[in-house]
Amino acid sequence: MENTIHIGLIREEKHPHDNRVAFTPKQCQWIMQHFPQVRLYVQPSPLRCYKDEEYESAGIPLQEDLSNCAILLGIKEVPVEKLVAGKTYLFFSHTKKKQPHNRHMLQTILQKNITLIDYECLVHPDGQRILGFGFFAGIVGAHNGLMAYGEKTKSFHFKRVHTCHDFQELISHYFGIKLPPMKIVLTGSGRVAAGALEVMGLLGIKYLPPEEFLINTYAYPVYTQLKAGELYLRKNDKTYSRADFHAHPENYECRFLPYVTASDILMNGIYWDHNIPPLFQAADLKKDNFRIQVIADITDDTNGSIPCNLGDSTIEDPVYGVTRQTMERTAPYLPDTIDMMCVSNLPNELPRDASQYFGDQLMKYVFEELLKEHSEMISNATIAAAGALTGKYAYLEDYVADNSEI
Ligand SMILES: NC(=O)c1ccc[n+]([C@@H]2O[C@H](COP(=O)([O-])OP(=O)(O)OC[C@H]3O[C@@H](n4cnc5c(N)ncnc54)[C@H](O)[C@@H]3O)[C@@H](O)[C@H]2O)c1
Repeated sequence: MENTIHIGLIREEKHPHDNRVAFTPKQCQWIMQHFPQVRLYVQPSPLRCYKDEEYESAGIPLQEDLSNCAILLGIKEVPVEKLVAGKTYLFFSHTKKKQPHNRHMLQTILQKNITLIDYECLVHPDGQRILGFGFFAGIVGAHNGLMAYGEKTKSFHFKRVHTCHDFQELISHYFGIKLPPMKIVLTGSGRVAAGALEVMGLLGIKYLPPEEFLINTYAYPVYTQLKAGELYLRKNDKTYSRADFHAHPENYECRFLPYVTASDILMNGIYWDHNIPPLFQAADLKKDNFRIQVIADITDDTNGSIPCNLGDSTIEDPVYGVTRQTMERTAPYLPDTIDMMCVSNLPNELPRDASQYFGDQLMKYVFEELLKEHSEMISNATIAAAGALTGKYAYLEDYVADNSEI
């Protein structure tokens, strides 16, 4: 067919290898049925969470050479030597904040006349991001936080999420687990928080409003959730306005401190930027009444919203200790450590579900736009086209002009 649009799912090549994919075999099948003008192809990969055979049995051709495809879909950054000239790529490029390690990739994209559409820049008309993996980061992060608390207190044992085939298997692991009394404070209200709340629900952990949580003790596990409006108040008049907070967070103070003496576990899922005050100060850790023993920092910025986040941990070794007196990174679960779960790629522990969720959003909100001759949504997320930065991303000019060594 002359107007056939050929789309390829590329193999993830960045190290360490990502196991996620933009569309599952079933989603590929659905697309080919509903969009007869579209043909999908999959580059074989031994590491993808959906196996090559699963695509093959769904009738999606495996093809090493994707040169017949105009559009290529990935997840993470593409190594420069793998970028194919003249193609349209969609992936998370991590270039819009001028990230130094991806400058050379963007320069190569421009040299090779590649069109780069960044998933992170695809937004609904009200500015909300369409695509993200936050929900599954919230699930895995909450699980790992509880797991660490179980190890620290030797009161229960959770298996690792990545040893489960999928989320369904994780849910069955939760049946019959009895948790001891504990108090969990959860921050944020976005996708990460929604994932963490899901785990609270699955484990039957009871919600309490912040004011009750603060003053009472309970004989069973409980949690509370602090959204930005409960966490931050404007210094001068003690009010909160979402738009004003987003524009001028430096005018706000953080109200988290009472929770450090009332909680056993902190699960952090707020949005954070450098001018947003941290939840507490490093000096607070030394105080005798600092009760929190485990922090699942799902937001995960080194020395960001959590001052004892001393850097990322890994899926293989997800928890480290920080000595409360000296703020040194140590082994976890020692008597004087606060134990930190700071994994930056949490959704990789549940890649099948995370990929399916991502593909669902991509199918629902983006795919038809991508097939259009012109789409405002796609234009707004297009960083580079025809060898140049697009108007909205012209501010990256000095970044791509910089040829200094990193
Ligand atoms: N560790 C991991 O594997 C992992 C994975 C995904 C996301 N994250 C991180 O978790 C955090 C939360 O992610 P999410 O997916 O829940 O985000 P989200 O986009 O779903 O929600 C973010 C929340 O922050 C608010 N917000 C947006 N812009 C803001 C601004 N400028 N100032 C203040 N608040 C703002 C939004 O209104 C929303 O309530 C992010 O920092 C993200 O990078 C970590």
